[in-house]
Amino acid sequence: MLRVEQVCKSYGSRQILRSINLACAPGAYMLRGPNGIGKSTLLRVLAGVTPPDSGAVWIDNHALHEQPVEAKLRLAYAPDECPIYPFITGSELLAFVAHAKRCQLTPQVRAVVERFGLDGHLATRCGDMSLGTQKKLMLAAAWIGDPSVLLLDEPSNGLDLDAHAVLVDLLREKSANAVVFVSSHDQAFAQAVGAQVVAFESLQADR
Ligand SMILES: Nc1ncnc2c1ncn2[C@@H]1O[C@H](COP(=O)(O)OP(=O)(O)OP(=O)(O)O)[C@@H](O)[C@H]1O
Repeated sequence: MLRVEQVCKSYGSRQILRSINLACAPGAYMLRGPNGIGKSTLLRVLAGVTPPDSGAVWIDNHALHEQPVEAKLRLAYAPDECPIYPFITGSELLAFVAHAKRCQLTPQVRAVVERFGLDGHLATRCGDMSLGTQKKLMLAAAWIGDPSVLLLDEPSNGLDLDAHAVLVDLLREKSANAVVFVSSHDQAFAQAVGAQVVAFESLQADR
């Protein structure tokens, strides 16, 4: 469902990703490693946001470099920061993502919105939302299009206790039939989700 072969990425003279290989069947995975080692870089490459220098990524057997649209329709990516247009409302953001994913907002997505307690915020401009509310909106948007691969960078950051518990339940449910690949420093969160820990260093060719 998620396959990575020989992925390399450098910034200037510094090689961050060294021949990364990875194959994930449906389930929850927590990418762990020290600050600055390259976890976010790897997630950006897996999401097709940052092109690798070499190597390839497959999402549901669609190679990101050969069939980027087909591959991206099957994945969802939520970065740690919230790159949301400040002038659109919560509803408009969800509609925008659904349009980009060529799908409708299903009852399942509306249930995720409701479980995060977002219904009362949908008419609010994103720029007027708190950071935690923006984060919940962005996470809820990751359910749009029923992706087979979810790439979430520090998803529990900034969430209150209720939202944290909702996220744990949602990820447990989603990981039954999708790859949930999460970067996090939060060991308790990974345990609650039932995630398999993946040490970043173990993926590097020269370990
Ligand atoms: N666009 C970029 N240009 C140059 N260097 C970058 C760029 N993006 C990231 N880096 C560098 O690559 C290294 C890995 O960064 P990355 O954000 O992937 O680490 P991380 O493991 O996610 O860290 P953290 O746990 O702190 O979030 C860092 O040294 C960072 O400064």
